[in-house]
Order: sequence, then C-alpha cells, then structure tokens
Amino acid sequence: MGEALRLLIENATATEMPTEHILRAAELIRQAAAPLGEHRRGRFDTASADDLLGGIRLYNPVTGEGSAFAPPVDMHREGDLAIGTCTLGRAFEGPPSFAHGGVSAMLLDQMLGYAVTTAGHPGMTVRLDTVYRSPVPLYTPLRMTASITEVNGRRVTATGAITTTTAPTTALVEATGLFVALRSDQAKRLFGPVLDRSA
Ligand SMILES: CCCCCCCCCCCC(=O)SCCNC(=O)CCNC(=O)[C@H](O)C(C)(C)COP(=O)(O)OP(=O)(O)OC[C@H]1O[C@@H](n2cnc3c(N)ncnc32)[C@H](O)[C@@H]1OP(=O)(O)O
Repeated sequence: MGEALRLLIENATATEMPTEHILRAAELIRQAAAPLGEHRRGRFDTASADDLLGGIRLYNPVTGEGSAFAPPVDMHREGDLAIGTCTLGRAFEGPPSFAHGGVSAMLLDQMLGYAVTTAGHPGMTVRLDTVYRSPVPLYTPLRMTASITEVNGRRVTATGAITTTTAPTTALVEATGLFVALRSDQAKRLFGPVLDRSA
C-alpha cells in the first residue's frame, strides 16, 4: 500500500490533467480512504506491524515502507558508517526542481539518529545544525552518510551529509546533531503510555 500511496502523491503533485479528471480522482481517493479509517489505532498504540525495540517502524516518515510520503530512505551500516539511499520526487520540492531544505534536515536527522542508535547509543535529537552548500536535486539518486564523532556521557554527537550517488565526495548538505540518551524517568514521562500499551 505504501508504494501505491507514494505513486498517488507523486502523480497528484506532478499532474497537469484537466480539473474534471482531478475532481474524479479526488472522489475515488475518498472512497479508497474510507474503509481504512473504520478501524484505526489511537495515539499511544504502535502499529501492529511495528517492533519498537527491534527498530521496525513501518510508517516512519523517512524510512517507512508503508508511509505515504517517506521517500523511503534505505539505510544500512558499513562498519562505523551509516549509509542511506533514496530519490526524492516532486512532493519534496522546495526551490523549483530541488528539494525543500526542511526535507534535507529531516533526512539527516534520521540518518544521524540511525547512526547513533545502531552504534548502541539511542537518544533523542536536542540539536541539529545544517549547512546547505548546494541545492539537492529531485529525481536524482542520493547517498547519505552519518557517523558518530563524540560520546560524552549521555550526549552523543554525530555528523552526516547528503550527496548524489554519482558525486559521493561532494557534500550538498551537511549536518551535525547532538543526541541525548533519556534517563529512565524521562523515557517513562515521554513514552510510558506507548510502552505500557505495547508491552
Ligand atoms: C534500528 C533503528 C533505527 C532507529 C533510528 C531512529 C532515528 C530517530 C531519529 C529521529 C530523532 C528525532 O527526531 S527525536 C525528536 C526530536 N527531538 C525531541 O523532540 C527532543 C526534545 N527534547 C527533550 O524532550 C529533552 O531535551 C530531553 C528529554 C531529550 C532531554 O531533557 P533535558 O532536560 O533537555 O536534558 P537533560 O536530560 O537534563 O540533559 C542531558 C544533557 O544534555 C544536555 N543538553 C540537553 N539539551 C541540549 C541542547 N539542546 N544543547 C546542548 N546540550 C543539551 C544537558 O545540558 C545535559 O548535559 P550534562 O548535564 O549531562 O552535561
């Protein structure tokens, strides 16, 4: 379903069809959406397809295969380096034919988060500094990298970059992120209801 939804968003964003076709499509989309909404999970319920502790989040807005608007980014580790790949479609456009800057920050937040989490230092982003060196092109295979640069108690710093796959040494956007490991009282305060319900 995620793939179908992403095709829908891409075509709906890029379409130049006449108004009557768009109105007809809107009606069909409403008809398709209605039965899905008959049984929904609440705010604190994790998706039945998810495995929180195993890191599986089907609807994550960056990596989720089931997400309507995740590119989705495919992530893996090679030694100390986290690597991600994706191609951004029309829905991610900011400046004409290039990605929105907030999208680049979102991709890098997730990349850095993946790098620290898979290195055994899970935490939440408390700071993300982005440097935009060149616009990120749409419809172009992208490569992202991230790695930890410092572990200081509960604070972990990571850096990363977005490049194209054809020019992997030319950073288009760079980011440095600070992640903080939650104390148990913080984890309970923020995620208690979710953990209780998924236990
Ligand atoms: C396979 C699966 C992959 C899975 C991959 C998953 C990737 C997920 C990536 C997405 C990540 C996100 O987007 S997370 C969502 C965005 N982030 C958030 O919503 C976080 C919002 N912030 C907070 O809720 C809070 O800041 C907390 C709970 C995180 C921390 O509480 P706090 O009161 O601020 O900090 P506290 O625990 O006292 O402090 C811890 C230490 O960090 C320092 N510190 C805290 N904030 C900052 C800051 N902005 N800049 C500098 N330093 C800071 C403190 O000074 C302290 O230093 P010292 O005294 O120890 O020296």
